[in-house]
Amino acid sequence: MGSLVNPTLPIIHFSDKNLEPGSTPWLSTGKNVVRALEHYGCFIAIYGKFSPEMHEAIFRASEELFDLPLDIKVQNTSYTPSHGYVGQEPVIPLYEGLGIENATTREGVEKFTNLLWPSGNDRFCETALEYSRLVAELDQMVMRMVSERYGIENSYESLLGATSYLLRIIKYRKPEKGENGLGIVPHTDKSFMTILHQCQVKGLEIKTKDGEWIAVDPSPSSFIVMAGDACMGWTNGRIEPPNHRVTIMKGSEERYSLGLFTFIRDLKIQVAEELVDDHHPLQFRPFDHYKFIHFYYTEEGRRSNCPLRAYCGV
Ligand SMILES: O=C(O)CCC(=O)C(=O)O
Ligand SMILES: [Fe+2]
Repeated sequence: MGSLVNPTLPIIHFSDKNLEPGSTPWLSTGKNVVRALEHYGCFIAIYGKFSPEMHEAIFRASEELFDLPLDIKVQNTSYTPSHGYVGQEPVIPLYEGLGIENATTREGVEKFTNLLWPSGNDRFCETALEYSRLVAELDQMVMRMVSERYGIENSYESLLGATSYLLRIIKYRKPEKGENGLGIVPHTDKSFMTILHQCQVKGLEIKTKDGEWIAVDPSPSSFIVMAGDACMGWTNGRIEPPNHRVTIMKGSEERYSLGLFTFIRDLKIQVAEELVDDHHPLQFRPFDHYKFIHFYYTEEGRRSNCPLRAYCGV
């Protein structure tokens, strides 16, 4: 049997020329974005606005963060499950992550910084804020394109006003002798959208609808834009969140990655009515995003094949 070329995810460029809303490149980029999201639930974005210096700075900041003592890091708590410090979990022993809530606001990042560095750390604070804002811009461009293609701009405008951003900074230590390299178990994100960025060390794998796992190579200007469960609830199932996992190769270095996750606060997410017709019957009742997350962390939510359908499926 002849070997096939390694499958890859669609790669979409976001450079200056296609960032102008309404321009021809904007429109064709939007078409590719929706096609990729409907087919894979994700794509690779090459983001021209993101400089190699920013890439370096955010990973240096990440190293500094994880070098703090454990008793400091565990103070990063949250009312929402898995939004604060997660580490030393028996199922995923390599994984350690911290979460900055409201990461695109100075208030949010300062609160996090002052908790971990009571005497301050301006460089960390500025870097995390700048990173979150830059990546949030990419998220908003993508979602604007999606809403234009579907003709649901108004629905998106109201969600945008209720969007909050969580920046998770993640580290996977090297597997020790006898340990397998499982960094994070296969899952779909509970977010609305997620944008991931990897540093040097590969490990992220995404499952296609055909059941094939695709490895995503890191690069300083590339991001993985990925739908979360809540996006499926908004698009009436047109965009489905992809399963993904992290596998750390034996002998590889420690792996750092970042995820900017969007969540919708204080506003029920409902299927845009333009996406419901005879061929596309309504699939989800309006739902509160944070209540859905709490449901996911119950026995029933954990056991379910599709927690969103279990929670608010029609
Ligand atoms: O580390 C990565 O590349 C992926 C992390 C991830 O999937 C998550 O935090 O939900
Ligand atoms: Fe994930």
